[in-house]
Amino acid sequence: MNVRVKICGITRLEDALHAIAAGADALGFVFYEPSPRYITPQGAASIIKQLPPFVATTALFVNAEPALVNTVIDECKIDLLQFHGDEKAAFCEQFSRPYIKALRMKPGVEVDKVAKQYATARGLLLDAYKAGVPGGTGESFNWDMIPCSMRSSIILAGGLDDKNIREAITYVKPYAVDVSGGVEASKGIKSPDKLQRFFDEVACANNE
Ligand SMILES: O=C(O)c1ccccc1N[C@@H]1O[C@H](COP(=O)(O)O)[C@@H](O)[C@H]1O
Repeated sequence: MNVRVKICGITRLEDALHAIAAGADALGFVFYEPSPRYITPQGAASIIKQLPPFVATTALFVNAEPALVNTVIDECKIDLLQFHGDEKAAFCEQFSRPYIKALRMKPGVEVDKVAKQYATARGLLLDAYKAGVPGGTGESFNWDMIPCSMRSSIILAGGLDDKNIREAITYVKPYAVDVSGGVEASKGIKSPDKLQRFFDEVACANNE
């Protein structure tokens, strides 16, 4: 098993380089102003220009205007879009980049039904639900809510850290995992030690 890992909420080049050195397959940049991990398109573009090859870049939006999404695509040459709000499939599909759709796991949510609504998405990311907060809560959800038939194709997120990532991967066996708060020293600043511990645990899970 070789689960992919995305490190989200990058605000500094040094954090991006630490994440890549530790083993990140993808980096995420948050273009949602209320987030403590918010970065401007210019800030993200400056980091992305200095990255080594073969690392995917993802732009995260929450109910953004199309103009902002297009600005980020143009300025940052981003690889993938991540929609973390109430965007419908028709909205997500209108851009010149593939997208993943985040689904917050409220009790009663029908993951398979939502997956059909977003059939054009490259992937479905499952995150914890917390009223009034669109994501990046640092909270996890009950993984038993994920239908067994979908586990190998989803991106698992929500409150992952070096303490629970091994169990998360061995239990859910997701396609990929996405983490933000669990590898931070403080909001918006990644911790090299936490990143290393996180990837060490991922490696253990991959070898089980
Ligand atoms: O990171 C944020 O600040 C954020 C803001 C708004 C929507 C999503 C956000 N982050 C995403 O949330 C999940 C879980 O994050 P965490 O690991 O629990 O902190 C992850 O996909 C982030 O990309």
